[in-house]
Amino acid sequence: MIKAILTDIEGTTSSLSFVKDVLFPYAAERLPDFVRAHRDDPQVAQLLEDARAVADGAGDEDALIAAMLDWIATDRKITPLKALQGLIWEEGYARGAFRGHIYEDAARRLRDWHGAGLRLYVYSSGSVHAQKLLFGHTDYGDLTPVFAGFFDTRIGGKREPESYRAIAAEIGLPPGEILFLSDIREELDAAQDAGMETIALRREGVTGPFGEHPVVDDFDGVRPIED
Ligand SMILES: CSCCC(=O)C(=O)COP(=O)(O)O
Ligand SMILES: [Mg+2]
Repeated sequence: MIKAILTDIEGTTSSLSFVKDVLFPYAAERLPDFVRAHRDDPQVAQLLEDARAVADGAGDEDALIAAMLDWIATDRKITPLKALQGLIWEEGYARGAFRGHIYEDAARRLRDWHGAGLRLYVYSSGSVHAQKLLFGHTDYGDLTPVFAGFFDTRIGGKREPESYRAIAAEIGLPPGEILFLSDIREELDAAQDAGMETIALRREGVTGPFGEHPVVDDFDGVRPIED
């Protein structure tokens, strides 16, 4: 019996286009100025140090910025970059430059499942801070209260079964009682290897392949409980 749902964001609760055409360009445009303005803030300084450790050969700040812009352009899920992006997006949400996109069916069903007693969790490559900002600023209001917890790549990569085992341990449920939703086959495979139930989302612009995972077009097709 499913007791918890773990959901991806991009391509699952929210559109690919919002992330690729709104969030990523906003972060790329502001990253150089943000780094120069905040390089001495302890949190930002630590993230830059962590990013530098990944960006082999980025000798000075300009080279590090260039490396991070390349990571954004190529959608690299580098943990310190994702944390920096979250800090930059915070300014965007506060200025009203954009709102967090979530499909209507996802907002409605998440609220229904929460009301029915299912425990809901997010697992995204976007930082936990970025996740809370997105779900806190949607056209359907603040959705953060429906979630019991948020996970990002600090717990491990999304294509590694060990990450899903660690999430199940943190949630405190056997993996078989957790349903994972995603648009990416490799993530679904990893969750399944860890023992979770899986369903693939085939949203606009998502083509698969999805292997043997059940496939639905939206959250109305997800039936974790009789309703
Ligand atoms: C938390 S919103 C930004 C999403 C993001 O940065 C990203 O890389 C999307 O990754 P996901 O794991 O949600 O597909
Ligand atoms: Mg996704």
